Amino acid sequence: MSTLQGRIDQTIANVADFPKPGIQYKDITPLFLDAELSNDIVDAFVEKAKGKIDAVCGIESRGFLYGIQIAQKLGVPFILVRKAGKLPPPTVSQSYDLEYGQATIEVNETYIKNDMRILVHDDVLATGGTAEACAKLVEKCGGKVTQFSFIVNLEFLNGSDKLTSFTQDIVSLTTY
Ligand SMILES: O=P(O)(O)OC[C@H]1O[C@H](OP(=O)(O)OP(=O)(O)O)[C@H](O)[C@@H]1O
Ligand SMILES: Nc1ncnc2[nH]cnc12
Repeated sequence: MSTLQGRIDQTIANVADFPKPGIQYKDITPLFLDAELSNDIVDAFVEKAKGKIDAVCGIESRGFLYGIQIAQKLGVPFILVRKAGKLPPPTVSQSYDLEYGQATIEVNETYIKNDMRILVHDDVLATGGTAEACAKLVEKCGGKVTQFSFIVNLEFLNGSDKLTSFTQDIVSLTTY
């Protein structure tokens, strides 16, 4: 029986030069074709976060997919962190650089309570700009990030360097 990491690695597809030349794009969408593997992935994240968090912030869009399942299994709120202009007020915003562009994310500022322990969850950690921006949003709202979790860490981009000042607890199920 192969490990969870082995099963994930066999399932994720690498797409060269998408969405721009030079990018090795990790397509995680085949994971969702496999219900048993997806359940095992959610369980692995839940095991890592159990007892450590009061809410999950999932980052649009791929951070929503397992993020809400993690929150529901742990019995804690799921908070949507969305691209600019999608959420009604009152929101707080944070801009950041991506591996292939620039973006702004927002969250409803009333959802994160003072000292709430937050799991920031997303599918891929690349340069770390997105997760860092989300952590800044959490802090602007008075919360604190106690864990980051990702399916994939593109380790060669050193994204975790941007996150360790928030917490050292950075979970990834596979790395490239
Ligand atoms: O570590 P970073 O360099 O910031 O990159 C990681 C982010 O890039 C991708 O999102 P994308 O903006 O492509 O949006 P999507 O999830 O809506 O496809 C991915 O889902 C992460 O959110
Ligand atoms: N190389 C990559 N593959 C998939 N998602 C990404 N998000 C940022 N960089 C990515």
